[in-house]
Amino acid sequence: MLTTDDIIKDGHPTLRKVASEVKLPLSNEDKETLEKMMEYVQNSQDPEVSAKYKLRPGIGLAAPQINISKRMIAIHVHDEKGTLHSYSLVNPKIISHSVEKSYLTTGEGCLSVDENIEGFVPRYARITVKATSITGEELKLRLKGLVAVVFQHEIDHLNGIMFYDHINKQNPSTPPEDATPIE
Ligand SMILES: O=CN(O)C[C@@H](CC1CCCC1)C(=O)N1NCCC[C@H]1C(=O)Nc1ccccn1
Ligand code: NI
Repeated sequence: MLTTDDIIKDGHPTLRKVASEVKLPLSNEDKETLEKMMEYVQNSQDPEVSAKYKLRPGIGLAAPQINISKRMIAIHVHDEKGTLHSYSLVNPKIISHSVEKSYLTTGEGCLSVDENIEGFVPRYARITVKATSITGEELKLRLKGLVAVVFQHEIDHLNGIMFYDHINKQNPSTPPEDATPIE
């Protein structure tokens, strides 16, 4: 199983690379990697397992964070209504998005960044994502709220972008104009 030690930290060049498209159909190796990523995210949210293996909790993980520069992400998160959104995806792509922005009122963190970085991270409020699932089916997802933020954070990792790249340097803690806060 993956542990927090397998997650590379800011400064590692892989986090700044544009990750490669994954060949379809998925090789066993790529399938295995994506299953381990989802296992990490789920384990990290389990009180016993995360305590036992000292796992830093995460609601998403991108392959570059385990030093694999491939376009694969795992997301496992309950939204504001308590609905579970669990996805193991390859080659995700934002094909459209709202003009309207949103942001987490808590700011964002990252399993690849040890220190807390203050500031709001402007995101698109609504996005449409096309991706292939681990079982090979083409998906088209219309997302908003926290889940949309997680997808944008993970897809950024595939393009070598870190959350703090989006923080307004002049006024990091001024809420982004005309943006919807997500508590
Ligand atoms: O690329 C993937 N990562 O770096 C793991 C990140 C991804 C999230 C950061 C903001 C949006 C996606 C992650 O999950 N975290 N970041 C560091 C420690 C805490 C944890 C977190 O933010 N948890 C959370 C947030 C809101 C509601 C519930 N839980
Ligand atoms: Ni991250």
